[in-house]
Amino acid sequence: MASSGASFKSGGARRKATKKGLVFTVMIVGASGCGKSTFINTLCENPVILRKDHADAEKAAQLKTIGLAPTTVELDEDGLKLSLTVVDTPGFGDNINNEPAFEDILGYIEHQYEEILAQESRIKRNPRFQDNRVHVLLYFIQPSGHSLREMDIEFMRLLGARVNVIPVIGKADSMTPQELNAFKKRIMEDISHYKIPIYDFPYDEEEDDEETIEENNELRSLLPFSVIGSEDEVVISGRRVRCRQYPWGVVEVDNSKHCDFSKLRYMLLSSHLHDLKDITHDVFDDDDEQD
Ligand SMILES: Nc1nc2c(ncn2[C@@H]2O[C@H](COP(=O)(O)OP(=O)(O)OP(=O)(O)O)[C@@H](O)[C@H]2O)c(=O)[nH]1
Repeated sequence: MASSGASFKSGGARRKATKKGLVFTVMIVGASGCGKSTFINTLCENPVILRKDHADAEKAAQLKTIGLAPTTVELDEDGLKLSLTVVDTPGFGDNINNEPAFEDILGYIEHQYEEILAQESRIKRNPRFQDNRVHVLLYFIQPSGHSLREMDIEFMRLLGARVNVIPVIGKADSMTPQELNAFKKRIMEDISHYKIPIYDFPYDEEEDDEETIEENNELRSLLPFSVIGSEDEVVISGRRVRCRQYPWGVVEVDNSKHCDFSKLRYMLLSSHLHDLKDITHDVFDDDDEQD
């Protein structure tokens, strides 16, 4: 288990799973058309969001994500029952002014903290109340091959102050491995230069065991995660694989030689789920910050 090294408030009850399972919320933010909705369906292993065919402009416009759209799916991750909510958001970049879309996203995140506060100050708690706080925000970066755009820098900085942000490169199959590595390096240089607060797999050298430190260092070295989304499957050597097909071959979603999707999914829904929840509770949902 990872540790953020931050000072935590007590609150063991928050790990209590509901009947439906452990509650976990992921928000997906980023430029329009960079594969957010497809990623959500890939992550959930279900077509929870209607597919958009951007080749058909009229249809694509109709299906474009409008407003914030939370969807909940019940998953079983190696015996762990998970009630996963994924919040899809409209893509940035379609409008000259992206501030209103950004304000909606930040407003949604803050509103969930306010709801918890309101619930905690009630004398009689609502037994059906659900914690809808956003535990992690995946910030999708377009596979441009350049570096971070000014808008990405500004939005990630503001969001990173209120929620765990993990940067992700969408549609990673649009780049060669060399281009992707160079792009990852430039993004991390920007993140460090502009002091963008991200979730970078923190650990405590004194308290965490060697295995945890090694695992966190490995995941940190993958940042930003490269992902490929697809709901299509083909059979390769008797194995069903999720992939994108091209005339020259296939790129496999779950093959870690092709992209970081499987490692990202595992850390989100398994190995680092509790750490992300703890940091949300102990660091971001700090009453003092909201005064
Ligand atoms: N090459 C490639 N194309 C992808 C990938 N993921 C999605 N796409 C395609 O990119 C287009 C846009 O994908 P969406 O998932 O709708 O993108 P979005 O970011 O949700 O779009 P908005 O809702 O408009 O913000 C579709 O035609 C997808 O099939 C990917 O990993 N690689």
